[in-house]
This record gives sequence, structure tokens and C-alpha cells, in this order.
Amino acid sequence: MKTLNHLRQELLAKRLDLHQDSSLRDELEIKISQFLNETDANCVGIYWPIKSEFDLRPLALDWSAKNPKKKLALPIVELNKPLIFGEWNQDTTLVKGPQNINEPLLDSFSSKIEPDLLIIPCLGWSLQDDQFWRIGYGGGYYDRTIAEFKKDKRPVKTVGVGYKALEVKEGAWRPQSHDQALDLMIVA
Ligand SMILES: Nc1nc2c(c(=O)[nH]1)N(C=O)[C@@H](CNc1ccc(C(=O)N[C@@H](CCC(=O)O)C(=O)O)cc1)CN2
Ligand SMILES: Nc1ncnc2c1ncn2[C@@H]1O[C@H](COP(=O)(O)OP(=O)(O)OP(=O)(O)O)[C@@H](O)[C@H]1O
Repeated sequence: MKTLNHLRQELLAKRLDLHQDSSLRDELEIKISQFLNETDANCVGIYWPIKSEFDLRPLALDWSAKNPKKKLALPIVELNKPLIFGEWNQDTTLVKGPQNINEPLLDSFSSKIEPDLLIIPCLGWSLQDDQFWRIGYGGGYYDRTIAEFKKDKRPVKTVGVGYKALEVKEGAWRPQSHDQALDLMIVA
């Protein structure tokens, strides 16, 4: 088995290539839009894309415009803690968090909110034991976050976004005890 760091670097290099393919981006756009149009979630946690992650902000804003009572949220990083989420609307002030990722400044225009759906960017993913697993950058943030939601019995649906070509087979990676399975993967 390759080291996890090596696997991550390989996945990142492949994703840089896949991200150039507009037909794959179009497919993700259609599939995620369809998913959002059918969801009954009221608060959707998305992400501010970095490093060749699929940019779902435009389609999320479209969904938001069509569903004015529903909310969008972006993650806020507190180092080595579960993520918290701040509302993202036209009045939200964005500030740079760790890794230079834009995140909401919690103030009178944006408050902390609790998503009931999380859309999560994946570097790689794996289907093992009938469950979807995510490989991310190695901070463990989404694992901690999902674990906390579960501990508090807060219902949240988790959906990974990735590429078919970045599926990692069982021989190359196994989920560890801290890894949290996702409910669904949307792939192109
Ligand atoms: N677009 C996007 N936003 C996201 C994530 C993501 O995967 N994609 N995250 C998904 O989790 C969270 C941020 N992930 C982070 C991962 C690492 C570090 C970080 O500070 N890393 C250290 C090095 C850690 C180490 O090497 O052990 C650093 O850069 O100094 C910060 C945030 C929340 N926001
Ligand atoms: N529930 C948790 N509590 C404390 N630490 C955790 C928890 N979940 C994960 N971690 C820590 O996070 C580290 C990285 O986890 P992992 O390699 O699965 O990250 P990742 O899911 O790829 O990263 P990210 O979500 O940031 O993109 C683990 O080594 C573990 O120590």
C-alpha cells in the first residue's frame, strides 16, 4: 500500500487534469443541481472551492434564488476542531481562514447556522462495506464535524462530490476508525 500522503498527491495530480474537462464539470453541474432541486433540506453547507475542486457556488446561488426561505452555509475552520458553519448570503462578509479559504465573518449579517445537508469536496473516495468513504486533504475536519453531528443526534445528510476516475479500491486504502461514511457520492 502506498503511503497516504503519496496517495493524496497522486489523487490531487489526477484531479487537476480531470478538472480541465468541461464535459465532466457539466455533468457534475447537472447532477448536483438535480439533487438540490429534489432535496427537502433547509440549510445546505457548501464549500469555497480550492485546488481544482468543482465550483458549485453558481448552481448553489441559483438554487438559493429559487428557494428564498432556504439557506446556504460555508464552513469556518477552528484549528483541529469540528467545522462550524456561517450563513452565506449577499450581505455576508468573507474573510480568509486557514489555507486561505474564504469563510463567513460571523456578525449581524451572518450567524452560525446548522446545515441539514453537507456537500463535501472529495479528493478521492471509496466504496467499501456498502458505504461511501472520503479521502480529503488530511485535516480530518469533515470527519470531526460529522462525528459531532452524530454525537449530538443532529440529523445531517452528507453528500460527497468527486470523479469516477478517483475511486480508490480496497487494496489501496482502507477507512480508519475515525473516518465517517458519507450518505451519497455525486460523481462524473
Ligand atoms: N474548499 C474546501 N473548503 C474546506 C475544506 C475542503 O476540503 N475544501 N475542508 C476540509 O477539511 C476544511 C478545511 N480544511 C483544512 C485542512 C487543513 C488545514 C490546515 O491548517 N492544515 C495545516 C497543516 C496540517 C497538517 O499538515 O497536519 C496547515 O496548512 O498549516 C486547514 C483547513 C473546511 N473547508
Ligand atoms: N473525530 C475526530 N476527533 C479527533 N481527531 C480526528 C477525528 N476525526 C479525524 N481526526 C484526525 O484527523 C486526522 C486526519 O484524518 P483524515 O486523514 O481522515 O483526513 P481527511 O478526511 O482526508 O481530511 P479533511 O476532511 O480535512 O479534508 C486523523 O489522523 C485524526 O487524527
